[in-house]
Amino acid sequence: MEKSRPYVILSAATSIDGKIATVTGDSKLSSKQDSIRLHNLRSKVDAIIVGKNTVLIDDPMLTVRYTRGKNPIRIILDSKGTISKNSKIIQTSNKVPTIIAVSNQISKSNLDKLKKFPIEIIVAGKNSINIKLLLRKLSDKKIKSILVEGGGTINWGFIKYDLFDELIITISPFLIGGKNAVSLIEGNGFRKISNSPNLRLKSIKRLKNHLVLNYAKV
Ligand SMILES: NC(=O)C1=CN([C@@H]2O[C@H](COP(=O)(O)OP(=O)(O)OC[C@H]3O[C@@H](n4cnc5c(N)ncnc54)[C@H](O)[C@@H]3O)[C@@H](O)[C@H]2O)C=CC1
Ligand SMILES: Nc1nc(O)c(N)c(N[C@@H]2O[C@H](COP(=O)(O)O)[C@@H](O)[C@H]2O)n1
Repeated sequence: MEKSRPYVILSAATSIDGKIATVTGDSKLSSKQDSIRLHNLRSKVDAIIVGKNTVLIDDPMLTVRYTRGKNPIRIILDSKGTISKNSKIIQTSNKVPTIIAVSNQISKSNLDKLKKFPIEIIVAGKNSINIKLLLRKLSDKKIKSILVEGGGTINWGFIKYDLFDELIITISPFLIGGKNAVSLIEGNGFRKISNSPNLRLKSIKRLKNHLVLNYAKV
């Protein structure tokens, strides 16, 4: 692991066929038991990262609710700063520490809108967000561990540049299908299996009909 970045865990629930959401964006794949496991993990990391589309579609809280523990800092990758002020993330930014990571593409009016809320804005990148640069800036802020909770586009951003250490995937007992449904990893993907990071299976946990697979980078 590079010292200049935090420890990064990629986390998601997939269907048996590797989708994280249906074509309509329905993504409730985890069981209650698996959600408790996830919230326990959330309570142990310094921050959670999700992408702009995930906020738009899920309107998540990204807090610890199914167990006791501290809320991690919430970080949204949103190059142009288009997050809705009505989203739960913005509406609860006075209670839960929140960072919006933007790029130089953000307009002055979007920046001014964001500045009205008690959130921190980090600029990292010219067009899209430069994830490596962002991780360096987060490391400077003493953020040592991050849980990346999707979606598929963000996951590819981390995997493409080899910016992760662990992968925790819950395989849920559903079949979704459809070429336009969201996959665990979106983007262009690797052209050859040999380009894939090498992963070691650390553990398997069975939660009734769900399987939690924990892989570490070799
Ligand atoms: N089952 C599960 O565990 C999860 C499911 N989901 C589902 O995934 C879907 C959303 O996934 P996606 O559409 O793939 O969107 P996403 O949530 O990965 O967001 C992608 C967007 O983030 C922005 N972005 C900024 N900088 C970026 C960078 N460096 N790299 C990549 N993106 C960057 C871009 O606007 C990009 O379009 C939703 O339907 C959500 O429900 C999301 C998280 C977990
Ligand atoms: N682990 C996991 N299992 C699922 O079935 C999911 N749909 C997700 N989604 C991620 O969790 C966020 C929702 O968080 P809150 O319950 O609102 O705190 C969602 O936006 C995805 O990032 N994860």
